[in-house]
Amino acid sequence: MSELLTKTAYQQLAQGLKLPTQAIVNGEPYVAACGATFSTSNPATGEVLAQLPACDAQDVDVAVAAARAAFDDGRWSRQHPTARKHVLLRLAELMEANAHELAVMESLDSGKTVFDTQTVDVPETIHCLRWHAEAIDKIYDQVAPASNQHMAMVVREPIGVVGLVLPWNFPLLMLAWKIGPALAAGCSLVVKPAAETSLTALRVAQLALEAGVPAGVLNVITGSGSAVGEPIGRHMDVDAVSFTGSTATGRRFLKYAAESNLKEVVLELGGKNPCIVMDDVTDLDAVAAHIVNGSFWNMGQNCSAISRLIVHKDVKQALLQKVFKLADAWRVGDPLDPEHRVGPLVSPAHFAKVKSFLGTGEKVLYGGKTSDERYVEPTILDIEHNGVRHAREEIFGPILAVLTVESLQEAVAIANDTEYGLTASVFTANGTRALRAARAIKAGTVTINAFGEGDSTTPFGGYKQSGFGGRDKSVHAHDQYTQLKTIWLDLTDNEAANI
Ligand SMILES: NC(=O)C1=CN([C@@H]2O[C@H](COP(=O)(O)OP(=O)(O)OC[C@H]3O[C@@H](n4cnc5c(N)ncnc54)[C@H](OP(=O)(O)O)[C@@H]3O)[C@@H](O)[C@H]2O)C=CC1
Ligand SMILES: CCCCCC/C=C/C(=O)O
Repeated sequence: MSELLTKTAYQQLAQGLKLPTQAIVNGEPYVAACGATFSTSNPATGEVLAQLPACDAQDVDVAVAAARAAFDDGRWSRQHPTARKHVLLRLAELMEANAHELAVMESLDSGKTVFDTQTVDVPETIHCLRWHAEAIDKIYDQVAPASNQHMAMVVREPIGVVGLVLPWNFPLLMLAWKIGPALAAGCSLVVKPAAETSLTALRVAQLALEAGVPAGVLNVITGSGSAVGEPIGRHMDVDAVSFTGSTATGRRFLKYAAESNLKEVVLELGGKNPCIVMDDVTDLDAVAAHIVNGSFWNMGQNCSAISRLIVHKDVKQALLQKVFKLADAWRVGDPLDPEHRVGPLVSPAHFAKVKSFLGTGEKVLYGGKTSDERYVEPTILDIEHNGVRHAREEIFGPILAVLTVESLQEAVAIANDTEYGLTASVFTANGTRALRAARAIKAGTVTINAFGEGDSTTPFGGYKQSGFGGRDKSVHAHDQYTQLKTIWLDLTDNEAANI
């Protein structure tokens, strides 16, 4: 499936797509009770793609009630884990059968290049669902140490009704990071995709019903953060919320929980991720390839993007020359052209935010131009010190800030001089220095001689203001959708005293 098609083939697929126009509640197409709609448009052209229900608090009530009924009657929550596994594997199969359609829909709705959606987003989404499906009937509960007169069991139970509030930068993949473990665990869900990018979540919900996920278990309601996200966060019958997005909005979910039912809150938030390159690196070509990919992939709209290159002065010029050369190959333009690696930013508002970091007096080493009020070309800026805005704020665009250092100690200090702590990378030929730096950097993921987020087996989440309450991915992701129950048995029995 990850073999790319031609631009013409993608354009034809785009023209023939049947786009969802309704939310899904209790297994049925659903329109907002108030009847309102909003439009979702193509970031590459501005063309309106579809009208979607502009749901609000009363629709959240309906969706939560459906999820609660489904959870309580056990139609999913009490199925054998192996039965849930088979349904989720069927969902993955259906997604695979519809992979080109999903890749094009994701590209049209978000501006992501079809190169990315087809080679990364869609296959990684399918893989993620399969991984959690396969894990769920291999996770054991525990028997705690106890006296001969007692037995102490520690069992996991699905947490209940879960609200999932999603971002626009990886609509399918963030959906999978959350519904994979949540459905595997047996929870019932109310999903709110970002208003800008709701189409693929709706399509996945349709496929989930076809795969056999019972009605009411996977509800997807569309609308804005204030109209749908906040009522989910404040709902008295939602047991947990898992959120990915900005630190500012994440903070609000803690407030919502505190002011409602103290629901569990898991937050996966922003980053200002450092990439340290020391003077002993031997393969500058490989380092440069990681930097270009880490900084510009998905137009830098990635919470784990490399956004601060902290490079040793003795290797800076040679490395940057290689980075520039590789970045030259990242063609900017129509995201449905598989030759293009950089598409438009997700929305005019986001374009304006990213553009505000350009033309501010910083020395432009590479790029720096914008076009059509939609596209920002890969850009590299020389930054004097870590105090400037470009080094402190999450830009979420294809703009890399370069800081120059003279030692690893200085590099680690700068890496840690941020309110964020999501990911970091360290490039050095010295294994001991690499591991010492990895230990010293306060971030949830540190990669050595590579850019990345690990894989399905590794937890993802942030230190400091990059995260709260849990992790996505890996078996640890199941923790946020389950709770532990102790079952204590008193085995004292006079008749059986001698056994
Ligand atoms: N960590 C990450 O992966 C992401 C980080 N960001 C960062 O955040 C910045 C702003 O992007 P933005 O899209 O506004 O991010 P938000 O964090 O505001 O949006 C993420 C999700 O939260 C929803 N939301 C927004 N406001 C509220 C609210 N008051 N209560 C409940 N839910 C809410 C949004 O809904 P809706 O959009 O439909 O209104 C969306 O579904 C970006 O420039 C980037 O720096 C953004 C996205 C992902
Ligand atoms: C193939 C792995 C993609 C990981 C993307 C991680 C981004 C998370 C985010 O921006 O929230």
